Amino acid sequence: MTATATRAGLTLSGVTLRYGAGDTLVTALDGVDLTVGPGEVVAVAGPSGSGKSSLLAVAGALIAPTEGTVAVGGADVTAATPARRTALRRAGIGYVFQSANLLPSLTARDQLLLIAHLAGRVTREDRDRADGLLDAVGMTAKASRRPHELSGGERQRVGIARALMNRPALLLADEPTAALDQHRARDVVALLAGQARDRGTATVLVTHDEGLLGAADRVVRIRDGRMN
Ligand SMILES: Nc1ncnc2c1ncn2[C@@H]1O[C@H](COP(=O)(O)OP(=O)(O)OP(=O)(O)O)[C@@H](O)[C@H]1O
Repeated sequence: MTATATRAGLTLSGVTLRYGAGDTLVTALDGVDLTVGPGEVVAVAGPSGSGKSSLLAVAGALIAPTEGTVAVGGADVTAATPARRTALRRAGIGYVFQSANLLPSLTARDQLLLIAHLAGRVTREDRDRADGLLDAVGMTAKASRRPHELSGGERQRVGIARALMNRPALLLADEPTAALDQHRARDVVALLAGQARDRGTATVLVTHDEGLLGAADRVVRIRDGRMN
């Protein structure tokens, strides 16, 4: 992905997503337009069933919309072949989940280097980048620990660093603080937002917690699949 493309962040235009058909038809997203610029942190809030997870799935190129277009880092994901979409997802999108989903047997540092390991080659640059990210999230002193030796907040810090490892144009965070107490939740969201701004990463943060919305540059609300 080129630097120019990376600057484009995320654009959803007229995105509609329907599940099922006939009597079971559900319109999960209904004509959604959303642009998230580089380094911008947008929080998505809305009640249960309003379409937040569907929005992340479409933005993350995991589900193709029924109508409309999705562009990540300037590349049209909707028009891409499945193979190209997978490549765009790997290269252009970082994910932070509700729980960090770390591999139990790997140290914090190796969680970040796993993709390079799987690709068969860990370069000096990969190691430097992993160490820089662990430093940025305050985990240098615990880089050799495994997940069971870390707190929930520390695990999420590692999860954030891992999501940034491939320099994504887009960072998608789905309730990243669901497992944390309020104090740690605020810390983790502030860290996520700070890293996104520093690195120019367009970020979408889905949260139920109204107390965390202040960390975002912009809050969009979704209800019955419509955004206002
Ligand atoms: N695979 C599916 N098949 C059919 N309907 C679905 C599917 N996934 C979600 N839906 C429906 O789409 C609508 C939006 O669901 P979605 O999971 O996006 O909401 P949400 O805002 O993330 O909810 P929550 O906050 O409870 O996680 C809901 O009516 C839901 O029942």
